[in-house]
Amino acid sequence: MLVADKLQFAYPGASPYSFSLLAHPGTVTAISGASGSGKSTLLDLLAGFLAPGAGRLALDDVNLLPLPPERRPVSLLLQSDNLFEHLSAADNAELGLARDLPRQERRAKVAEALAQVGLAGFEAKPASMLSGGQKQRVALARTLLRDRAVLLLDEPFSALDDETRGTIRNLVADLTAQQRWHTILVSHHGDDIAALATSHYRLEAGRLQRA
Ligand SMILES: Nc1ncnc2c1ncn2[C@@H]1O[C@H](COP(=O)(O)OP(=O)(O)OP(=O)(O)O)[C@@H](O)[C@H]1O
Repeated sequence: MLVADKLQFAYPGASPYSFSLLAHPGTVTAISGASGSGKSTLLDLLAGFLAPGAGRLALDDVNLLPLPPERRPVSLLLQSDNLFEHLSAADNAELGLARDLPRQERRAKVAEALAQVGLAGFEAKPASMLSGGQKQRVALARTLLRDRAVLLLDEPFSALDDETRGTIRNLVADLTAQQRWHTILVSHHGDDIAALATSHYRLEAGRLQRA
């Protein structure tokens, strides 16, 4: 279980935040809140891009706060701009893998991950030639290869049309359950939250309230 307990943070001269939440493995926890309420700030604290002044952040009782972002068991998927446009789908996905694996093994794992997100045969396609939905699939394949226990999603479906949105949403639900990820979904969209989340917090006045 991922536990944030009274994580404190304040930008200079602004009111402080105090974030507490629980997220269970294999489930999606949604965070909603008005623009400027602090959702990105919360994700930055979880990912380690910001350091809290006080509080606790632990995954299965392991304290995450001393760990720099690259050593946290966390991956991040944004609304868009997740890929290097000049690299192929396979090369983008492969960025999720440890570099010390033999090349052949890396390629096999990448092909398997791309197939799992419905992109078998797309290995050599440059990212610049993929649709928005295909790009999010490649980003999910990379996340799958990275396989960190916590997945942070910041409005990951917003740039997608309705049909693609449903498909990518199902993929996130399936991968979360299959990999036992603790998925945190920041979203303004009630339908995404209703479709995916097993728990839902609203961020208001610097605190997370169960919705
Ligand atoms: N580096 C910073 N320095 C000072 N204030 C900041 C900084 N980054 C964000 N803020 C302020 O902190 C508040 C929360 O910002 P944050 O980006 O976390 O909100 P958000 O809920 O993610 O907003 P949105 O939904 O619009 O993306 C806002 O008032 C913002 O202006």
